[in-house]
Amino acid sequence: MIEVRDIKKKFGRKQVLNGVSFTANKGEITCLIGINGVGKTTILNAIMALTPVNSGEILLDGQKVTKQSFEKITFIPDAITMIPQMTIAEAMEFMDDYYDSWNQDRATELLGFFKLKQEEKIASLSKGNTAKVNLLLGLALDVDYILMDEPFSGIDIFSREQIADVFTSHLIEGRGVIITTHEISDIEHLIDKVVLLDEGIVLKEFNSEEVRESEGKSVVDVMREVYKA
Ligand SMILES: Nc1ncnc2c1ncn2[C@@H]1O[C@H](COP(=O)(O)OP(=O)(O)OP(=O)(O)O)[C@@H](O)[C@H]1O
Repeated sequence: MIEVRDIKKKFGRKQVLNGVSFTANKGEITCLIGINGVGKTTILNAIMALTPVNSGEILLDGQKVTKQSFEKITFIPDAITMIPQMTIAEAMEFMDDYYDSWNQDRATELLGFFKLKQEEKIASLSKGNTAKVNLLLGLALDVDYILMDEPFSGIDIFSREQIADVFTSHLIEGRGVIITTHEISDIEHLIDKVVLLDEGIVLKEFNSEEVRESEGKSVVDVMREVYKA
């Protein structure tokens, strides 16, 4: 389990996070929702120990996160970090050399799943295929937790559907996933838990299935209530 406990973060004089707490379980997809600039990426960076927080703590399976936590957790950013002149195959080789947890069989499966060609250069990929390569490089790591920053941002409906299919496949099964988005409609049915953020705090944390069953509400219904209140 990832436990985010009362984290606060200032950039200069701007208080971006003002006591954020939530949990994300293994085997579940947790979605952080909030408008641009609310601090979603800052939270993911804090979980990865890439951004130090001013106060509060983050636990990964009961242990404080450190830079060494990458053995258990990976962060898939919203932009590709590989050198543009590399081919997909070279990017995969790089990951294999760098990470002990690289799983070549899963990488090969993902190539087929996304219908990507290994010999294609990163620089020549469409936006949708860039997002898929980014996901492939992260998902091929054998880690328990995966953080994804805006995996659906700015890509066409077919690529979005293909990426959404990954969420229901065995490629994700059993792992804990945290994703950020401000566009919920495509993925509402895939999400287990929702964390609604605004002005540096969590406005509401809920299980989407429970809310659907007990109150007959969709995630969007709850968002309307909470954000308009
Ligand atoms: N390194 C930094 N230095 C100064 N300010 C920063 C830094 N990183 C983020 N911020 C500010 O913190 C706030 C939150 O940024 P963050 O990227 O976490 O938001 P976000 O919710 O992920 O936004 P988006 O949906 O646009 O990706 C923004 O006002 C941003 O300008």
